[in-house]
Amino acid sequence: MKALVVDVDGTITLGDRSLDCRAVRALRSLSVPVVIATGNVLCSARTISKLVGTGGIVIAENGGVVECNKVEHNTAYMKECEDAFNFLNEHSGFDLEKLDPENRRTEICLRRNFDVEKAMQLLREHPGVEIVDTGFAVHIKSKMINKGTGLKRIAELMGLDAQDFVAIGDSHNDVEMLEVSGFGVAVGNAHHELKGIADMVTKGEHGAGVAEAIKYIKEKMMLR
Ligand SMILES: O=C(O)COP(=O)(O)O
Ligand SMILES: [Mg+2]
Repeated sequence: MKALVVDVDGTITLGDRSLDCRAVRALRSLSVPVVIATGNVLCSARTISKLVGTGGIVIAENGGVVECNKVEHNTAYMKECEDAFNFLNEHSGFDLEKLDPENRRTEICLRRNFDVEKAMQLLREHPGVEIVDTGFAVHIKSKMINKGTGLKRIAELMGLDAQDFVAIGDSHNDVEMLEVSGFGVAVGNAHHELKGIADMVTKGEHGAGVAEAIKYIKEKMMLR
């Protein structure tokens, strides 16, 4: 393994989204590149990377935006997401609230205040998009874009392969990232779907899980 990619909400944060300093200490102990990968917008991902001290390479908007020296936005499917949102807004009776709409360019993010299962049913006529509930927000996103596609692009920009990465996450929106990585870790509080596809499930939750995984990986000489 030559690098590590790590999710934010629920992985390096506690359940209330406050930063878990156990994760910060563990990530800073690595001498390989660390990439932040999140469903949050680019400016949030940049700030998190700066404060955690991971050097600024980020995957934002669930893979819709990547930054490694230069920024790339994949806006090709945004209209499809907007059409799905408008359909849901007109036919669901939900009081939908967009999160960060002014800073989000490749997908739509909604407050978790509605019946996601019912929304998924209503959007079955929109086959190109999916609804992803991360436990912190609900994303209407293209099936063509995810943290896995984002990791493949970031790896290319870094002169690496996605298989060179250890990936650590907690939720549905981390599945593809763990699948394309060389070693996928689900923290102890992760959704069972992610635990089911992970190479390692930590006992520790949140930052304790990140620290446990990094300790294990170092012991196995998988990362320096
Ligand atoms: O944006 C979200 O819904 C959750 O963010 P995350 O991908 O950093 O966990
Ligand atoms: Mg998460």
